Amino acid sequence: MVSADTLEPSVQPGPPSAEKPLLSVEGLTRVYGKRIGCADVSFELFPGEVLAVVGESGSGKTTLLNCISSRLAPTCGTVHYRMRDGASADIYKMSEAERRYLMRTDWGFVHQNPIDGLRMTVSAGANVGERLMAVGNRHYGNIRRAAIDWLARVEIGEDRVDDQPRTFSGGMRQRLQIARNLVTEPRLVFMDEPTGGLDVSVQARLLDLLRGLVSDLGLAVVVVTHDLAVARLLSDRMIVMKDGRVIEAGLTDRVLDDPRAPYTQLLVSSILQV
Ligand SMILES: Nc1ncnc2c1ncn2[C@@H]1O[C@H](COP(=O)(O)OP(=O)(O)OP(=O)(O)O)[C@@H](O)[C@H]1O
Repeated sequence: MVSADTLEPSVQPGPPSAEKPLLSVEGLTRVYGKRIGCADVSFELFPGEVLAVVGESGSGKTTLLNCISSRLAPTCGTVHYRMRDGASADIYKMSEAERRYLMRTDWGFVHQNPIDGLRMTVSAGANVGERLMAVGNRHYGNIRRAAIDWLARVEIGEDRVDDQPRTFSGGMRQRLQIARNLVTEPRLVFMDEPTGGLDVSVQARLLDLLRGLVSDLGLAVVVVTHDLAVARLLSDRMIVMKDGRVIEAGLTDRVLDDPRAPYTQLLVSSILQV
C-alpha cells in the first residue's frame, strides 16, 4: 500500500483540466504462480502526459507495461482506454480484432531492442510505410513521401530509405522504430527502456529527439526505465515500483528532488553518487 504522504492528492487526479483520462488503471495485479509480477497498481494517464515507471530490476515494470498495453492479461484489475469517440473501453473486454486495430493505429510500442519492433528484412521505408497501409493508406507515392518525411524527422537520410534496418547502427534502428510507431500519429505510446542498450552519447541524442517529438505531437507516453535521468528528461509524473507495488508516485521533479519513501531516497541517492 502507498502511504498518504508519498502520494500527493494534487497529482493523483492528473493535470488540473476538464480533460478525462486517456488511460485508467485500477487495482491491476498480475501473478506468475506464487510470484508477484505487479500488485494492486492504480493510476490515470491524461492526454499529452508522460508517465515514467521506475524501479530496480524485477520490480514489476515490464509486467505492468505489458498488462496495460494489452499484451499480458492481468490476474485482476482493469485497464480502461478512452477511444477517439470519447467512450471509455475496458481493453480486456474488447475483441482481439478491436485490440489489434488499437495497437496499429492509436497506440505505439517502442521496444528496448529495435529488432522486436522492426521488420529487419524489409526496407526502412517499408517499415514506416506499412504502418500507414495498415490504417488504410493506399497511394504508393504518398506513403513513400510520408516515410521519407518521417525518416528525416528521426535524422535518417533519404538515401537510406531503401536500405534494410539490419544495415543500420543500434541508434538508427531505434530511431527507425520510433518513426514506425509515430507515423500513424498515435495518441498513446508505450516505451520499454527506449534508450537501453545504446552508448551513452547515442542515448543522449535519442532522448533529446524523443523529448522533441513527444512534445511536438502532444503524445501521452508510459515509459518504463530503470534510468532516473531518462525519467527526469522525459516525464511529467512518475511512479516508483518495488516488489511489484507502487511505493511512491508524484510529479517527476518532486519525486526526484524530494523523495519521500525510503526506497526512493535510496534509489535517488545511489544514482547521484555515481
Ligand atoms: N514469465 C514469467 N514467469 C515467472 N515470473 C516472472 C515472469 N516474468 C516476470 N516474472 C517475475 O515477476 C517479477 C517482476 O518482473 P518484471 O520483469 O516485470 O520486472 P522489471 O522491473 O521489468 O525487471 P527488469 O528491469 O529486469 O526487466 C519478477 O520477480 C520476475 O521474476
